Amino acid sequence: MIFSIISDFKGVIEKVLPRKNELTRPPIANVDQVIIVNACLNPPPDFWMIDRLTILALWNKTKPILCFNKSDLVTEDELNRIRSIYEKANFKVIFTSSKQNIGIDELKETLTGKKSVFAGLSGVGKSSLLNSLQTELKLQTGEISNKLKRGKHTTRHVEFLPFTFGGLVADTPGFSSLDLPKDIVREQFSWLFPEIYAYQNECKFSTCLHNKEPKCAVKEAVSLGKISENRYKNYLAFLEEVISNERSY
Ligand SMILES: Nc1nc2c(ncn2[C@@H]2O[C@H](COP(=O)(O)OP(=O)(O)OP(=O)(O)O)[C@@H](O)[C@H]2O)c(=O)[nH]1
Ligand SMILES: [Zn+2]
Repeated sequence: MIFSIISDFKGVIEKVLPRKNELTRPPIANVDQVIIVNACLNPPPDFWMIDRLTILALWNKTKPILCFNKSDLVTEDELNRIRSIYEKANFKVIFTSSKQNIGIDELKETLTGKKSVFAGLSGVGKSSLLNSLQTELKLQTGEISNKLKRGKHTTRHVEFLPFTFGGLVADTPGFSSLDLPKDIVREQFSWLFPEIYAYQNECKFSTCLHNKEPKCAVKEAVSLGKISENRYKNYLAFLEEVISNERSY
């Protein structure tokens, strides 16, 4: 399993659109999990991007973990709303506030013994989170501040920060592209949405794509609130893309 990673996710999206000079970084192997770091607010979560990232993580046989930082900025109701979207998919959801030191222990526990990559838009608080974990860095004091301060522009290679709790975290995260892999076919696609795939056997047709087919258990689950409507909407949009990629082969 290989991830091409680059340092600034915002930069990635801008670079990918023209599809000419894609900026890639040296690949890293054997990643256990991708920590998709978002902010609850400032910036608000980009659910489209999150769903793309969960797909890419699963496709790369890696576990997606959702971290929503800046939890101090929103109400309990908003936290519950966010949690319910992804718990239905069985993804682990961690709420953190690097400002108020909330959820840092849970994050630490999740990183323990694993090789992780932090992925997320600029400004969600990735550096702040790494700083909150900083006391656990297994480095000489001088080295710590240099590593955490080092600008993205000077980072030319992928580096994993070794924490004393026995976890490695890549400090220059991101996927090289948010494109769906070209070799996904429509019949396999629902596998990348675990909460949709769970209903596959209950649909009338075994080949159901959960789109326009009758007696579709997925559509029923959406109407009953068992699958998030927004996740289903993204599933349909991405499915269109998968189908059009098939045609361009
Ligand atoms: N309210 C609040 N603000 C936070 C929190 N964490 C980070 N911030 C603020 O959010 C801004 C961005 O934080 P960074 O840690 O630089 O975010 P980043 O994801 O590393 O951003 P890049 O370095 O651009 O990739 C800063 O102004 C932080 O002070 C938090 O938990 N709560
Ligand atoms: Zn169906």
